[in-house]
Amino acid sequence: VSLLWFSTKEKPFKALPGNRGWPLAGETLSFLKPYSANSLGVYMNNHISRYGKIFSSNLLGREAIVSADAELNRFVLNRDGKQFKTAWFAAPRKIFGRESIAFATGKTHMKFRSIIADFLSMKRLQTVFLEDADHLASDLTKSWRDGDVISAKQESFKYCIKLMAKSTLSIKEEDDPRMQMLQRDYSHFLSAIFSLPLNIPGMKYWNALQGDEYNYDLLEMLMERKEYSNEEIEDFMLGMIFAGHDSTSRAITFMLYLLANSPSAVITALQEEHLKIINSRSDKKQQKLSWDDYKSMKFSRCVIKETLRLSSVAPFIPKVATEDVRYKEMIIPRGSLVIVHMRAVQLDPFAFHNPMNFNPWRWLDACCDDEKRKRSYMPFGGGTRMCPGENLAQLEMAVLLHHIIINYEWEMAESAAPDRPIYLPYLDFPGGLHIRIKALHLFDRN
Ligand code: HEM
Repeated sequence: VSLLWFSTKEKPFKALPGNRGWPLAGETLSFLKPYSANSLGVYMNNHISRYGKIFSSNLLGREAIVSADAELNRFVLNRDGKQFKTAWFAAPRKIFGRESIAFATGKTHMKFRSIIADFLSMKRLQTVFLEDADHLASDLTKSWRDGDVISAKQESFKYCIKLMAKSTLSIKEEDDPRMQMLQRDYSHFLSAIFSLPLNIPGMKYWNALQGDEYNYDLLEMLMERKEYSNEEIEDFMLGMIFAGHDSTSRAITFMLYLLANSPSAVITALQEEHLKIINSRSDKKQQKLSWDDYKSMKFSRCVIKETLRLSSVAPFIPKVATEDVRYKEMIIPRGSLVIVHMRAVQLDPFAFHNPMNFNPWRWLDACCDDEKRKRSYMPFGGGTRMCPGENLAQLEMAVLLHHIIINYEWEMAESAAPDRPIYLPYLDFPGGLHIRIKALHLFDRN
């Protein structure tokens, strides 16, 4: 009886409302069409209003389900590695290498995750990462002058890539040739790393372990385990450096954009919070941020959360069903694509009142929507592949925000072409997002 019940209740997803688009191309072009960051894009808006939050399509030559539904999204992400796997649109194997964590599955994936967990441990966040981020953010903001027009995209990139270069390879100096290669081109960069005789005791890498108990880099952590081939180490490092700087620098750029366009009350609340940190120091010359300082940045954390909600650096994750999967009354056939659309969920008006409004206070008010909000907020994905850099990314954002907010005001600089964020479909700032900064003198540095 129950078999009969299931077979009559189950619907193949082809029965889902939706549109198959053109033969072969399906709806791929309209799905990938660039759109402005202050919207969800024509494709998603039209389809959700016509078909609801879960609809069928044909994307990249495959039968597809597009999900703007928090529950289905979590269902799929939680089953990555069991019933689903990531579907890559481009050919990132050529870019990241075939041993990258992005393609690792099963035990290999778990081993990589355990290295990353050590690398990004709370202890290291509280010590080396905080100290390095603080130092880099201070240097970066000190290099700006009153009235300068700077590219927020470039400056954020510099800050994040330097932090990754230092923590993964102990590259400290700007003029280190590897640093320049890293900024220019990943493939050259790789050959540069591995042309160095890294295994020889006494070399820079091995020496870097001296001193602080937590002050070692990722390459050392990998090499110490002595179980990885050069190719595995190469690809893993490349993947980490990429994952570790790219999304965070985009999120920071978007935060600066949102703050440049936000009501003055947001800036005032931030300034108050960060000046309090400075004024609470008994020694005003002591300028280093402590972990307690970071923990006290309550409103800044709301700004960061709201930035990540609105920015959706990773707007969606494409997954493929590796077997027939039953979800409620539906069967998702093996080989079909599921677009886990996190951005659509984060902009869902049923979960977030006035979803396009930048409103950091929404994260302060405990209200009836709490549970819905929690379920709908997933900028770092979920399940077995959930971003392991979540805490580091937020730390980096808060530390840079601290240094900027106490020293500068900024506004969008006028430019010939519109300089606005767009989704390509990943978040980008084609014009570089130019801002004009004005130096502030909010506190006495002596
Ligand atoms: C605002 C910044 C960031 C955002 C929005 C972000 C977002 C994400 C998302 C959504 C995923 C999941 C992909 C999937 O399910 O297939 C992911 C994976 C990953 N992220 Fe992040 N990330 C950020 C920063 C970082 C940082 C700072 C690091 C490392 C230092 C990092 C390292 C990784 C790695 C290694 C993975 C792959 C995990 C795996 O496959 O098991 N990310 N990230």
